[in-house]
Amino acid sequence: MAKVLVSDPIDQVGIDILSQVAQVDVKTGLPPEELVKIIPEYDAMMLRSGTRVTKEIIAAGTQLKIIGRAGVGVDNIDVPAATRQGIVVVNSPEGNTIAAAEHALAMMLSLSRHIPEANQSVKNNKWERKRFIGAEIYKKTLGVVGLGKIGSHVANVAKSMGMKLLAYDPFISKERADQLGCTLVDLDLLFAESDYITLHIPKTPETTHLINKEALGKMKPTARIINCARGGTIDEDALAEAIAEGKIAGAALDVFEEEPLGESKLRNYDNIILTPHLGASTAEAQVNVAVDVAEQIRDVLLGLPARSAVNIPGLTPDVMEKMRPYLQLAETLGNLVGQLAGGRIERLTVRLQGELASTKGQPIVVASIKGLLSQALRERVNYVNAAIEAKERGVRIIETRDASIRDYSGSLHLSAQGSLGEHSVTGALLSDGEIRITDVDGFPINVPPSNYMLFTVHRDMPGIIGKIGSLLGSFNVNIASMQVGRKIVRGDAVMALSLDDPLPEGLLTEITKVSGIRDAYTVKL
Ligand SMILES: NC(=O)C1=CN([C@@H]2O[C@H](COP(=O)(O)OP(=O)(O)OC[C@H]3O[C@@H](n4cnc5c(N)ncnc54)[C@H](O)[C@@H]3O)[C@@H](O)[C@H]2O)C=CC1
Ligand SMILES: O=C(O)CCC(=O)C(=O)O
Repeated sequence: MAKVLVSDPIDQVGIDILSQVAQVDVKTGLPPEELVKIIPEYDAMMLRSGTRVTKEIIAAGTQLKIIGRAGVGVDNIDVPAATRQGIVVVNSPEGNTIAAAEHALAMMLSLSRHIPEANQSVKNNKWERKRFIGAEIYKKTLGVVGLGKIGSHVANVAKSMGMKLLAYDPFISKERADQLGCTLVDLDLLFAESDYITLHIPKTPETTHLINKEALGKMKPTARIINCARGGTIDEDALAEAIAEGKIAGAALDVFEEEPLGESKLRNYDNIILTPHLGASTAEAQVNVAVDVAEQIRDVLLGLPARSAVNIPGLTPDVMEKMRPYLQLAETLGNLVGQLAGGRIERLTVRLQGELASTKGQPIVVASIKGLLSQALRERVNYVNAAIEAKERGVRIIETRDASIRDYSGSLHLSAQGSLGEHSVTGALLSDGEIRITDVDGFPINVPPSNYMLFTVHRDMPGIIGKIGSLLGSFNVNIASMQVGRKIVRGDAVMALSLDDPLPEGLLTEITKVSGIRDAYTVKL
């Protein structure tokens, strides 16, 4: 039975789903050295933001097939290392959207009405009504940085509360911003005009210290900043300084450069509100993310695709389902051309022909690479790491299209250039979904792929087929089917044989010695 390690607190509903297919061990708060020790026995890991999945843990996880992040941000997982190792990384892109947006809105209102300090004051037996005069958010300007799922929900609610909305997000269209009632502006204008600034961006090289001393200097003295996105997007020292000098009016932070928050000047100010990364901490969100991610882990352990894999570009389950026969075709042809070419492959060209030319090429290309590398890497290569493995091995991938080729309803042509020469194959799907190899090295044939195959390039002359047949018979190899393809009579030809048995040692050399045979290749599909 598969084994899943749950390394952060996850709602029981997720554990129940995983338990349908696996032994689930909940071991939270383990130090990294302990994780490295135990991870080799696990097929999957499920976590929140508390566990750092480092490259060392990934390298030790030799059985790992999937890492599930019960939340949005996967910045606590070394995704490139997982990808290289063929491990699917999944998250729950929408499970905690509302929770995080509502936390940001709660922070904005708390800042405006001094809720945390007023609460503390009453609990200290005081009644300080004058001290806590607040500000209304109605008709104030909210600057939303990052207009994705959470930023959009914040914008929607803020609009309904009468706020004017500015937004900065270089990857969002004007139409989308218009729909949300936001005016897209550049960052400087957003900083200068906003009464409230809320961050809803991932931490990337571009967003690291996006709010720094210079940015803070551009804001109004009445401005308040909210960060319920990622620590490190604000320079915390610069923020503490700006608050101390009265350059801005307040800040509310849920996320920090280092978590848990250590020694920090941020604790010194009443007008800074701090929460311990609670954005996703609602009962509803924890059920949503636990179900979302546990279902994906269960599916992957059962051999099914994951719906929110962050490291399988373009391969959503819908696409996988719709394209499954073509992916199978691409894998088969990749495997075939890789074996025909042999040696070190330097370039793979994938040509989508006929009707196939108008479909999404990326999944087909990935499947072709997977097939190509499957002889060398066996089960180590999968849809996650195929492209990266090809790159690391120096295989150049070229994708082309030719809609004018009208054989079958659509066909796929692969050619592989390697250290031993160049070979090409074409294949298509019949109306019943069966795969046909329709061309080898430019010679038209029509054979289904089979487990064991023999291909020869020979002179088209009487007697040669008989000689190969008797040679195979003398080694007790049964021929299931045979086809010859040629371009001109008595010129060069290709023979494709499907065999019931693998070719015994030495027989291929015997075949190449037959007069008229130029080349012979055995293939296992
Ligand atoms: N505090 C918490 O507990 C939680 C925090 N989060 C964090 O909130 C953030 C936003 O999450 P979602 O809205 O779900 O993600 P999303 O992917 O839907 O939205 C992120 C937006 O940021 C934009 N963006 C990327 N780079 C940018 C840049 N340089 N400048 C401006 N905009 C940029 C993207 O175009 C996108 O629209 C993430 O960092 C996520 O990890 C999410 C859930 C809970
Ligand atoms: O697991 C958590 O509570 C953190 C959520 C979060 O930060 C995210 O989903 O990106």
